[in-house]
Parts: sequence; C-alpha cells; structure tokens
Amino acid sequence: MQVLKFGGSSVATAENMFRVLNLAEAAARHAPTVVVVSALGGVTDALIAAGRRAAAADGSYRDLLRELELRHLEAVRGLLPLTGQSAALSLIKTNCNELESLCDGVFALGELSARTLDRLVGYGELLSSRLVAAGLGARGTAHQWLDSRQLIRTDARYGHATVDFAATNPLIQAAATGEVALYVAPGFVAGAPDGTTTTLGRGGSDYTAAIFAGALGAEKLEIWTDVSGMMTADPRLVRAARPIARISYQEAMELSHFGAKVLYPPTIQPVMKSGIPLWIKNTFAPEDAGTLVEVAPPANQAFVRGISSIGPVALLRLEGSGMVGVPGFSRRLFAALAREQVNVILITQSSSEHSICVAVSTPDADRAQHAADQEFAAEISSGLLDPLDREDELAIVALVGEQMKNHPGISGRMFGALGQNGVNIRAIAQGSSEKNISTVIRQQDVRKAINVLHETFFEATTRQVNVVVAGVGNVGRKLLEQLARQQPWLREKLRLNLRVVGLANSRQFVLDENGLDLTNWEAALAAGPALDLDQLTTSLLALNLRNTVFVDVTASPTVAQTYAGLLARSVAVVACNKVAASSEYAQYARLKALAQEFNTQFLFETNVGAGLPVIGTLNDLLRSGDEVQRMQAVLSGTLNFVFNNYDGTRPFAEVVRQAQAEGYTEPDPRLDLTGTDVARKILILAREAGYPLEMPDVENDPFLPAACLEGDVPAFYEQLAAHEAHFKGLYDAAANQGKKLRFVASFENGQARVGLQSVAPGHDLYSLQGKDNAVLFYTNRYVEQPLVIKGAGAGAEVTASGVFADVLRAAH
Ligand SMILES: NC(=O)C1=CN([C@@H]2O[C@H](COP(=O)(O)OP(=O)(O)OC[C@H]3O[C@@H](n4cnc5c(N)ncnc54)[C@H](O)[C@@H]3O)[C@@H](O)[C@H]2O)C=CC1
Ligand SMILES: N[C@@H](CC=O)C(=O)O
Repeated sequence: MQVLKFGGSSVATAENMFRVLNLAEAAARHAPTVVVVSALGGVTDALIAAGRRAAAADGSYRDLLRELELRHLEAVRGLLPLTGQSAALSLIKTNCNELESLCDGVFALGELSARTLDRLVGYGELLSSRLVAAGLGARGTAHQWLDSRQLIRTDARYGHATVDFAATNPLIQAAATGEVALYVAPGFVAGAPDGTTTTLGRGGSDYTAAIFAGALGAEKLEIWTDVSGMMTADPRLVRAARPIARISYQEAMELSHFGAKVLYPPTIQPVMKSGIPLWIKNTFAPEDAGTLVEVAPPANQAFVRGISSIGPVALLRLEGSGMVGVPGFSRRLFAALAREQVNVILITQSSSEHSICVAVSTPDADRAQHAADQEFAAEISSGLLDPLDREDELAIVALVGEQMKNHPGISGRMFGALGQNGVNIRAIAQGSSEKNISTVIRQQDVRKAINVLHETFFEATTRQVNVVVAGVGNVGRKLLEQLARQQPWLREKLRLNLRVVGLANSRQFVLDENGLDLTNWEAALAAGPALDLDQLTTSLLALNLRNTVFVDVTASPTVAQTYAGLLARSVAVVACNKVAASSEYAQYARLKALAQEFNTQFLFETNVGAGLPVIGTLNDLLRSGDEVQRMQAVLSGTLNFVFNNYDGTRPFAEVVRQAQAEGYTEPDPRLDLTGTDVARKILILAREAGYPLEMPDVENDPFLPAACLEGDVPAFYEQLAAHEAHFKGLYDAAANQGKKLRFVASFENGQARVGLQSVAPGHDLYSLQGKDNAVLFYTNRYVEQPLVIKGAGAGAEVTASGVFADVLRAAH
C-alpha cells in the first residue's frame, strides 16, 4: 500500500488534474494506492472569505460562491468527455447548492461559528476529490472514493481538531483493504464524535495523507506539490537554493516548522513513528528526484541541511531585578500566553535570570503583550519588573541540521557571516539537541541574511560581491575595464562573483541589483536618472545586498560625505578619492572607527602612491611592532614627471599639460602643482603612523608664483606660461650643481613638510624615472638603510589596479 497526496496547485485546473490521474494510475500499477487531494488552488481561501462576508451581512458572498461553482463546472467540462459529464455536473450543483444554503444561514444569523466554518471549508476537498474520482471513472480506472469524514475521528476542536488514532486506524484499515487498486479521499476533513465535519488545520491534507499512510503501514508516502522537493532555502529569496536530496524526519520537521511551507509539520509524526519513507515530489516535473524524508539520511559536508525563516514576528522581553532567583516567573508568563492561545515560537533567557525573551508571530503580539502586562501588573507597578518591552518587524532565520550537533564553529560561522553584512542579531536560541540555531533579526534583513548564510554553508563555491563605482573618469573607466577582464578569473580562482551593481558620474547614476553588463555600462549609465547622491545611497541601502563595496573614484567632497552612512550600514568603502582621509582628523578617525564598529572596511591604499603598496606596508610594519622614525618621499607622480621632463627646451606649462593629458594630475592640476596633493599624502601617512595631524600642520613651501593661483584652470596655464623664466631658473640652479629637482615630502619628530629640493646623484630620490614615486621608511628596524617602495605613482592603469586590490581586500 502507498499513499499519494496532491496539493492545490496539482489539481488547480483540468489540465493539471490529467497529470494527477496519470501519476495515480501509474502508482496503482505498482501497488494499491490511496490518493488524497487538497481543494483546487485558492478554493479554501475563497470559502473562508464567503463565510466571513456572509457573517458580516455582505451579500457579495454569493458572487464568490458563483465563481467557485463555475470553476468546478469548468473543471468537469475540461476533465470528462461530454457523455460522462452529467453525473459530475449534478454532483457539483448539489454541493454548491448546499454551500449556498449554508452561507445563507450564516448571513441570516450574522454569525460564523468554528463548527460551521469547518463544514463550509470542507467542501473544497469534497469537491476536488469527487472530481478526481470522476476523472478516473471516465478513464475506466477501477477506484473507490473514501469519505475521510467517516474514517478520521477527531475531537470537536473545530479548525484544528486532534485525531483519535485508536479510533481512526481500524476504520481506515477496514475501508482501504486493497481490494481495488486505487482509493481517492478528500484531505483536510475529518469527523467529530457527533458526526459533524472537523478540519485538521491549514495544510491539513498532508496530514490526512500521513494518517492514511500510518494506519495502513504504507511502504511510502508521496506528497506531490509544485516544487521539486524541500529546498535548502526559500527559492523566492535565494536564487541558488536547491532541493535537498535526503533529509531526516527531525530536520524536515524543523524546516517546515520554520517556514518551509512545502510540508505541513504535523504530517511527519504518523510516518515517523513507523519509519515510513516520505517523498516530496513535483507534479509538474515528476522526473525530478525530489526529497526523501527518512530516518537516517547520509551525512553532508556542510553539516547544515537547510535554512529557514519565518516572519514577521515580535519580540517580547520581560525584564527586571525582581525576577532574579525567584522561581515561577517563566511559568506565569507562559501560562498567561497559553490562556490567550499565543503560540511561542522562540524563547531565550539569560543566565543572569534578569530577563526572559519570547518571539511570537506578529498577529499574536497584541494579545501576548496584553496578557503579560496583566499577569505582571502588580510587579510592574511596584517596580520589580519593567513594563514589557516589545519590538516589531522582526523575523527568525534558522540553520537546521542534525549533524550540527558536536561540530564546533557552526554558530561562529553563522554569526560572523551575518555580522560582516551588518545584520544585527536581536536574539539567539539553540536547543541542546543542536538541530536548530535560530536568530531573530530585522525583517528587512531576511533576504540578505538567508543569502549570506546560503553562500556560507551551501555555496562554498562562490561568494557574491556587489560593487558600486562612483566616478567613471580616467581611473574609474580603467577600473571597470580591469573588473570586466578579470571577472571570469575571479570566479574560477577566487570563487568570487564580483558584480558591479551601480555606477555614477557627476551627471547620472544607475543601480541594478542583478548586476550591470560591463561591456555596455556606458549605455546603462546614460539611461540612468540625474545624479542624486542621496537617492543613490538610499536606494543602494534599500536593496540591502550582501557583501557590498562602495568605490569612490571621484575627487568630490560630496561623495566623500556619504561614507559614514554607508559604513554604518556595513557597506565597505574603497576610496581613491583623498578628500576623506585628508579631511579633519576627527572625520578620518570617525570613518575608521565606524568601519571597525560595523565590521566592515574603509580602505584607501591608492591615496598615497597610487597602485604602490605604501599604506599596507606601513601598517604591516606597525602591526608587527615596528615604529616609524622618519619618512622621506616623492609622492607626486605629476611633479616627478614634470621635473623629469622639463629642461627648458619645452615650456613648463606644456610639460604640465602633458602630465594632465596622460592622466597623472588631479582633475584640478593646481592641487598637484601647489604641493597640496603631496601634503595630503604625507598627512595621511603620518596619521596612519599614529600622529593625529591636521592639514595646516603640514609645512608647505610652494614653488609656484602666487599669480598662478589667481583664477581658473585656463588662467593657471596662462600664468605658468607667463612665468616660464621662473621655472627655467629653478631648473638651471639645480642642473648647474649636477642635481635634479624633486618635490619631497618628509616626516620626522612629528613634523610633516613638503617642498621642492635639489637632489644630488646618489640620493635615493635622485634616480626616479618618469612619474615614479618613492617612499623611504626609516624605522626601528630599518635604521641605516630605509625600506624603500618605488614605482609608478600615478596613471589610470596602475591606480585602478590599486583600487581593484582594495576591492578584493574588502570582499574578503
Ligand atoms: N590619476 C591618478 O593617477 C590617480 C588618481 N587618484 C584619485 O582618483 C580620483 C579620480 O581621478 P581621475 O579618474 O583622474 O578623475 P576624472 O576627473 O577623470 O574622473 C572623475 C569622475 O568622477 C565623477 N564625479 C565627479 N563628481 C562626482 C559626484 N559628485 N558624484 C559622482 N561622480 C562624480 C566625474 O564625472 C568623473 O567620472 C581622484 O580623487 C584622484 O585624486 C588617486 C591616485 C592616482
Ligand atoms: N595627481 C596625483 C595622482 C596620484 O595620487 C599625482 O600626480 O601623484
């Protein structure tokens, strides 16, 4: 004997019902089979609505009933040949007339009792099972319709009746003897001792099937639905969710209790008792393997079998010094909640016994709060307890797996993954059976949390990183090129699915949570709305994507102002823009502190030396206990290029223009030529070395005539040309001594300086080529010979690669 149950979607239309008939007949060829059916998809809700409308004196219940009748009549016409329709059509008519009389009575009384509601909703399964039976009859398949109301005996708790197995099992055994190969029975409905219809709770058709399977000692129970098994996570939230091949009864029960709607939780009990294998199969893809629920499934490497979520829930906290060491508080709390029929989903109590926290589903929260406040009114008014604290819009996300038991580190990985993504955990519960680790988090974080956990436990293969790039000029454009080129390699070698989900320039922005096509980003950006940084960051945060990195490749102070808000939501910030790290010390320190507080990263390696590993090296020295005594550096690619290429044969202004054209200067080249950019860099290095300097503390000895700084950039170039003799003079003075001009930054004894120097051959800074930078670190360990970092210190390609490296650091 075997039992197959078909859900509402499987019998929703005549076309679907043909599949059910085929599957049922195929099963019956193998062994005698009981087929249990749900109501046609949506019918139970419509019946409840009709009853409620009637009770509320709303005559539109008749429209609903008419629609239901039409739907069933249509199913008959689709399912049965013309000649065989009349009996089924009149059966539907009769049932629908009964339904109408029932609702008319409710309308007249203005009252819908639980008992009447059960009778009303039971028609859904009665009709659908009659339809399936008629379909089998029309195909000449021998079968027998069983009335579950006569076989499943329950108490009179209408709406959620309790089964009397001692009475039920013999009745089922006597009815389904195996004399015919196929039995059809309505799910959900049962009978009270007085013969009235009861129901087994929403989703109760699964339970009906399990009751049949248990009573008959079936070789298997198959639950046929519209998904290919129990999934590792809710597929509506996690694209990478996949069916679980095999799972234990306990795990399936945990998962279905916590939101995996594919199985009604009580279903498992009757089959678990006798170890009957339970299959979850897809009516629309019967060839898919589905999920086998069994006693001892094989171990899996992740230790976690699935991730579930339920929400919205509310968290209620009872707290106060009066609770400590006083027995009976929890008993009173739970008794009060039970009196109000509030189902407690999760409980935590700190070992200090100072507070008890319970999660209840949001629709129960008002009753729960009221019940607890009343129960403890005296203690609250005398100050022994605080008034009950309530938090709404929360959800529970849980890891489920029997193998988690005795495997250390799983909760650590869970909390770490959530923390890194700014998901705050409001409460935690883990039973000592270690089958379930539950966290209470904000409802709005659920999608992100489940995806992060799914990646952590089921997709060891790939980690998704979501990047937004603000600034697509010189460096930003190169960065996008490099990202596009490297995406396949990152996926293959580092298991990183690095997607650009947003772009902005000074005019427009675009955000696409599915990731932008990097071969066509210009068109996407051009089609985006006008730039509104607030809207960009608000929309980005609203998307609440996991592992998000915001990359600033502008030179804009306004963009730099967005960092704090992003970091505070655990979005990593990679800044090529030097504005933030060289702003007031308090702001620089605040951003670093925010990154630490919210478990994310604020990285700005390219602020000094472009793609050279200057800040990273300095930090490595400091972390390993070294101390910086002195720094000496050439930190401007532009100025080094200019002084390496200027010898008076071409005008100074022309060489500066060339540096700008080659992408070495700041968007405003005056920042380079005034030494401001170098001052920013030595300031950042000093701060990283532990000195809280401000910009005015950096001594800047400018070499530009003051007139060059009056007016805009074109005027600046004109003034450079006008002061050609000044620049030639500087060059000649150095060259006549066999020296080279270098714009040098230094830091010693807490003092930072920048200025033009003539450097003699043999000096570490003499032989720098082109746009090179060099940084010399003199430390406790590098005393005589400095640690030297040298190489191209400007240019889009190298800078973009430095930004890229920061993005990868942030991603990890
Ligand atoms: N060029 C180089 O060698 C290096 C540059 N950097 C830094 O890289 C940054 C960018 O430099 P480039 O690419 O050369 O500049 P760029 O002028 O070529 O590009 C700047 C980009 O930022 C965009 N932008 C400006 N204001 C914006 C705003 N409010 N919102 C969104 N986008 C905005 C512009 O539309 C443009 O796409 C600068 O902060 C610079 O200091 C750092 C190290 C080396
Ligand atoms: N304009 C800068 C670019 C790197 O920071 C420079 O010339 O060094």
